[in-house]
Amino acid sequence: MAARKEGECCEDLRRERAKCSFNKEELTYLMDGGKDKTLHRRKIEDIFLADPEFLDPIRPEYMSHEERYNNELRKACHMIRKFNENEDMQQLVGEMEGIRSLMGSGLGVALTKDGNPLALHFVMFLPAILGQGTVEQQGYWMSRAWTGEIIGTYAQTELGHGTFLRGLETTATYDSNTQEFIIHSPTITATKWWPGGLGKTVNYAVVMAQLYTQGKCHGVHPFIVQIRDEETHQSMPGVTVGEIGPRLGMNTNDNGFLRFNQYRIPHTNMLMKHSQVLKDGTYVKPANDKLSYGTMVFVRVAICFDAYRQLQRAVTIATRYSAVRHQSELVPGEPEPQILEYQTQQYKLLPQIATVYGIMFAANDVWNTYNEVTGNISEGNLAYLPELHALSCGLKALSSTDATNGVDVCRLACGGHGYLATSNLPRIYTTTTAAITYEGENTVMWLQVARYLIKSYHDAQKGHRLQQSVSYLTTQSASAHATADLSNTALVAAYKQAVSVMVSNAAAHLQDHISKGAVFEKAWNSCSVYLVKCAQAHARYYTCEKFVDGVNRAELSEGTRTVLLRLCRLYLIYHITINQGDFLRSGALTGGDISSLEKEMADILAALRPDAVSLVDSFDIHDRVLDSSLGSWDGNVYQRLYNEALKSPMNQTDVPQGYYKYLRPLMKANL
Ligand SMILES: CCCCCCCCCCCCCC(=O)SCCNC(=O)CCNC(=O)[C@H](O)C(C)(C)COP(=O)(O)OP(=O)(O)OC[C@H]1O[C@@H](n2cnc3c(N)ncnc32)[C@H](O)[C@@H]1OP(=O)(O)O
Ligand SMILES: Cc1cc2nc3c(=O)[nH]c(=O)nc-3n(C[C@H](O)[C@H](O)[C@H](O)COP(=O)(O)OP(=O)(O)OC[C@H]3O[C@@H](n4cnc5c(N)ncnc54)[C@H](O)[C@@H]3O)c2cc1C
Repeated sequence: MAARKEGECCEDLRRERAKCSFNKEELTYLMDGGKDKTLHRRKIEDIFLADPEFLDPIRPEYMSHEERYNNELRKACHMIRKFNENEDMQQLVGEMEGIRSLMGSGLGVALTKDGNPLALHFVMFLPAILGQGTVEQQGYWMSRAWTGEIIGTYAQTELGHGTFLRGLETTATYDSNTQEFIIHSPTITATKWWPGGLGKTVNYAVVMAQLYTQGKCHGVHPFIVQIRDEETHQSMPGVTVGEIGPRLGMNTNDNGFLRFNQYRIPHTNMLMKHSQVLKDGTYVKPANDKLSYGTMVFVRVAICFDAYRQLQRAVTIATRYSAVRHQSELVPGEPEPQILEYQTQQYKLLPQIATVYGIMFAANDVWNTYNEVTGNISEGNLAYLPELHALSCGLKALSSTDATNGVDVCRLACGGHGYLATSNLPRIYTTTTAAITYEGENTVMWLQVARYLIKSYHDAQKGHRLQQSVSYLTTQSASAHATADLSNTALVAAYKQAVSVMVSNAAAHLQDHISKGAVFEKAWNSCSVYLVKCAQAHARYYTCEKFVDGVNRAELSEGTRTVLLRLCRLYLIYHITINQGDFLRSGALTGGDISSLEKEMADILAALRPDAVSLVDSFDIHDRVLDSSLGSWDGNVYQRLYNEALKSPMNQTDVPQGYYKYLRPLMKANL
């Protein structure tokens, strides 16, 4: 793949690449999950990117709102047709990685740039049917949905409620006479609001609604609801549906609104894997009433992968640019250095590269846990569901926050050019930051993690055995760190001690409020800023531990292991230094330890500096996926910036219409 691997590049990047101290392919294989998967991914990319149908006639930024939507829809539908073309292609892209890449921040962002109108179909509609439907329901709906015969979304959020699911107002009332559910939006705030693809694309939706049967409400349940006619695509009688208007980003996802007026659907359309309504209206409870939230758990895990892939793109752009950009004087009179020579620039970028690996190792671990726990659930064992919920909330929040902040650091690291649309950093940012809000707003996610930590802490106090990810809460000790051991193992232990002390402090604060007469919920609210900090520290500890384990387990040659260990070490130290108060206050580390770590961090930045460009090269991101005038493989930054500017429709004429209409009358007013 010439554009990515062998093409010509500028002298700066050639020199950078010549310095590489490790085997880039090994890291690429590690990230993809093995050599076979790398080859498989490259093959998919080659096929899709060679197809001229996926090219844009002009930059989407120059199109109208509707033109942009139509353009992305054209490509999204072509993608599905291509996918259905033959069995080889289905095998090629049919696996989880393939779908993730096509719909998310892998190949997908090269094909559909500002949100794929079909994304929710693959990311939530199909998983909801698989996770919430009976075997018969899966058989019927999946066969229609997989080929795109019907297209769906996941309609949960309402104008009035997104976070607080128990507050949803849409009702599904069972009528045993006709064996139908009546779906209804009783108030304006019950209007479904936000679902991706809902505006104009989908004809079906999994609608989350309060189930009423035999006069009783049984809480939120999933229903498959037809929104539009399968022939004409007109909205069904009793359904009002539309698009919600321009957004910060992801503007071609046609996020929509939806209202129901006593709209009837067949009894068979309630997804009944976990709970059922019998034909006579009898309600059969699920083993756990949070099982209907299962689709969100799946997507939260998927978001972690998406988050680090967005950060990978941003840091690839910023690092290559930093090797090409020369600015200021490091030593008076000497030539302007590459901006990557500045330690402050290294401090911006190298921790982002480390973060990519940190999130990747943690996300792989949570994905394995997800598969294990869902396997257990299907055999009736729900014991690990709370741990999975806490891990998926914590990692979703940590990965989306870190990736968003990291992308913005990368944008700022590119100076003024990073602010240009053609750098692609603004779009990467607006896409990445959406994940902080969707699929559970991050503060709310942190508080779910905190709830699990406090419960686990109390369980530990009662002598109960804790689940693995929080087992360190049983071994809490506030004694000062005594030895000078600052090995990775010792730093992970320091993280555990710091979080452990924080959680115990939080429990004490809560108790204090309760002792003074506050009810638990009010006490919780009074401590919630600190509780969020506990949850963040826990998720960081977890990521650090998975990073260390991941590097130790990876089969790598000496040079590659050395560079990955440096990144791991940088990750551990970086987060300790920026949260040093937690380590000092808990006695997990001393001031002297922090000073040693700060010095070591400076050395690590210098040691990693020569490998910086090769490290981002090993992410193996095709130029079309980067889509950036600053980050291309060849480093031909200035020519690309200039060429892109020339393509502006405003540059197709010398004097704009606006001059004659507005400017000239003003400028000549006094003549
Ligand atoms: C392929 C990838 C590519 C990506 C591309 C992107 C494309 C775009 C994609 C865009 C896609 C965007 C698409 C979208 O945005 S779809 C919409 C997403 N919406 C949300 O995520 C809503 C967030 N809110 C909630 O999840 C709930 O309301 C929360 C959790 C906040 C509270 O809930 P609730 O008020 O009901 O509960 P409670 O607080 O009384 O707590 C009660 C107990 O329940 C336990 N509990 C709670 N939840 C779970 C759970 N899940 N499994 C197991 N247990 C759970 C909890 O631990 C507690 O346990 P205990 O402590 O009592 O023992
Ligand atoms: C790009 C995008 C795509 C989306 N796609 C979909 C989709 O496909 N389907 C779908 O159903 N939904 C979708 N959503 C909706 C999304 O899931 C919700 O916006 C999200 O869950 C947050 O809910 P909210 O908007 O009600 O925020 P709110 O809950 O109103 O949050 C507002 C503020 O209140 C705070 N807050 C709320 N509750 C608490 C609490 N208990 N404790 C402390 N602070 C609290 C939050 O932290 C936040 O700061 C999408 C949203 C976006 C932005």
